[in-house]
Amino acid sequence: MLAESVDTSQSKQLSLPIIDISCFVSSPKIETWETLTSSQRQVLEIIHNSFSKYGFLLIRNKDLLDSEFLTSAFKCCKECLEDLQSKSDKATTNSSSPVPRGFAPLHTENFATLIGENKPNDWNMKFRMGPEYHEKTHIQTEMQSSKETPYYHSKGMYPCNLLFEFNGARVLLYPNQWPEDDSKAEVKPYAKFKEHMIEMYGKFYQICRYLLHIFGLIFEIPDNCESLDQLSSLFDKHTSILSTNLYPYQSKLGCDSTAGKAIEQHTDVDVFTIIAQNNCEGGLQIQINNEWHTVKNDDISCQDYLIVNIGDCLEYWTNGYWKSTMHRVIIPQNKTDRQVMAFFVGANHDAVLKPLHINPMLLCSDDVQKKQTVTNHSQKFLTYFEWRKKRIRKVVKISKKFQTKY
Ligand SMILES: O=C(O)CCC(=O)C(=O)O
Ligand SMILES: [Fe+2]
Repeated sequence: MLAESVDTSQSKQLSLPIIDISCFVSSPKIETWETLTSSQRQVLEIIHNSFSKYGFLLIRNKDLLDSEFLTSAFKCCKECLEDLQSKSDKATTNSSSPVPRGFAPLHTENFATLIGENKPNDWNMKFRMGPEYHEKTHIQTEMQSSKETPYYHSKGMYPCNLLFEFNGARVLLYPNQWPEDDSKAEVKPYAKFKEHMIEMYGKFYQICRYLLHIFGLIFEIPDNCESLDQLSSLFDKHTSILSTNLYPYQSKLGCDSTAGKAIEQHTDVDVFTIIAQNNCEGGLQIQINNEWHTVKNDDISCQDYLIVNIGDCLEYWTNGYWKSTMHRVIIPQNKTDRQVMAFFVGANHDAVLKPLHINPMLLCSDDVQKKQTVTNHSQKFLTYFEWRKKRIRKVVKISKKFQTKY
């Protein structure tokens, strides 16, 4: 117990680069590396260096998520999470869901299993949603009614066989599990919560698209690619997950929690993650060279930036150029709960993960060395669904052994 608290307080503070991506957001579509301004190239360099060194960076929240909306969403999410927690003995979660959906009560999940470790359960509660029915894509309804649609059924359009593709859609586009309001009650807090979550999901997807456009400029265009927007097109029917997390402060949790973390050390299983937070109490720590560092920046309030980190999939996809860095979350010690909105970016289930190489203009000597040491993927490239299935299979085995749930 003592070791844990010493360990937490001894963490160093890491000043991650804060970048402003507005020169990409506001400018008209950029077609080639040659047309970039020098400040845009500089932004690309900082992003590449930070992702290859730390796997993390901060982006200024300038016109990305407006603060009024964030404040109202955090308030609404907190009320609903606390309410769901108070009813959690009546289990509002669907345990048979193949991907995280719905409410996960306090101290029921265990992220340490994601990296094969046996640690106490995490001290947070969360609610997660995936793609929701959308008029433009009809993703959910098409899947549920199994209508003949090109996305799920055409032969020849996708590299894998029909059945496998259908499984990918069925798993990664699994329906959301929304809590229901009392039909007789006048106030409908869960309906409001659903509205906030769906709106937030759309806003994060827009940020994700800006970042994909930027990443598309950092990676070399493969010979077989027709356009720079090839990367974005692998996310046009994305399978991302939005999680609203609530981390209650230590004395609220009781002494039981002193041996645990709000979230134990892990890496993210997705392509990349975008995080908005309401405060830095306790908070996020990342592991660099075996030392824990608190992600904080004294020059700017933590509500004015978003954290972006690389997930295991992008590490694999970039042949290890960009790192999926181990991180954990500390329980708030002061009497303030912490909340985050975390958007775990997932590609289209059938996106083919052909290796992404860094544009030679951005390579430094470290990179050249890395290029020689990394092993090449086999020629049969995995789809996002196949990759995820392989990655999750390990976790399922471990969580069964430890009898925990990730
Ligand atoms: O709370 C945070 O800052 C990070 C949460 C996290 O690492 C996760 O949900 O995977
Ligand atoms: Fe994480």
